Amino acid sequence: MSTMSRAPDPDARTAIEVRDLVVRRGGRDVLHRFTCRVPRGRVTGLLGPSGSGKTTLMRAIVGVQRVTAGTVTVFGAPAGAPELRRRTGYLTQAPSVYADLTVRENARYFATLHGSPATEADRVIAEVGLADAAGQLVGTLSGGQRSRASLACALVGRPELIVLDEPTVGQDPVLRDDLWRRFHELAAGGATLLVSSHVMDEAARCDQLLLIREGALIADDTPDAVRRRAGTDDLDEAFLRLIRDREHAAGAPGDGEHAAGAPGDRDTDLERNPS
Ligand SMILES: Nc1ncnc2c1ncn2[C@@H]1O[C@H](COP(=O)(O)OP(=O)(O)OP(=O)(O)O)[C@@H](O)[C@H]1O
Repeated sequence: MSTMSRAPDPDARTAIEVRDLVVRRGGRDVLHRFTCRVPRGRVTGLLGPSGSGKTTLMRAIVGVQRVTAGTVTVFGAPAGAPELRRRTGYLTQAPSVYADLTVRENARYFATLHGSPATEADRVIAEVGLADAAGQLVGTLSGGQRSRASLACALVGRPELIVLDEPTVGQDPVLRDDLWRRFHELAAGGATLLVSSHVMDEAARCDQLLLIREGALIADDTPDAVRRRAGTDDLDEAFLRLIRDREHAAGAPGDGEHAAGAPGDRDTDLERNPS
């Protein structure tokens, strides 16, 4: 069979495919027929206001969220399939490490579960900049350090898919910068990263952006393309303009007082400075 004119395989470039995903939580739809693709080997940012559905989407991708309808496919397999477990690292928003163990003991525990040697624990601890605190009980760490201890555990075993729910919350600017640089190094090494944030400053650091609001996708593009489409260099403003455009196009009522995205709207007033 000739291979000369074979079209590029889209699956080879796609790590995650979400189609028409509906998730109901607390008796209401949180994701509304949500469809998106996450490219392989890139850092994709999942940006949106608090409560917009970022964590819910991440939970669906790692296979811990009950879904009402639609499909989530990761590396060609249904989300949550046993073969994906070792290939996926997931940092939850609340640190998921044991307070009564040291950083090293926590990382070794995860390494053991993963079937990795103890040296893997030291590698990931160094990777998140916690080598000096490796012997410290997690319960005595600062919030930002605890979050990094949790991140270290998510990186055990060099997962191909790394899903990080607000990994930079509570980190100082220098550490945030280090972490973002590290995320890009991981992507350059072939890993796929999906990183959530509600801080638009961080959007500019992503290769690709998924902008989400009230469980719907507002944009799926590069930061530059989002800026161009919205006609502004400010990504925060771009997000607000895209929301307004979308609602005008849909003929949303209350163009004035209920116009989503109006500056100062509690739901859309994205934080610029976390912590
Ligand atoms: N366990 C739950 N039971 C019922 N409703 C829930 C539950 N968890 C989340 N929700 C609701 O689902 C919606 C989406 O929540 P989700 O945590 O996915 O948002 P988010 O974008 O990650 O927010 P944040 O940035 O604040 O973490 C919210 O309206 C939230 O109240």
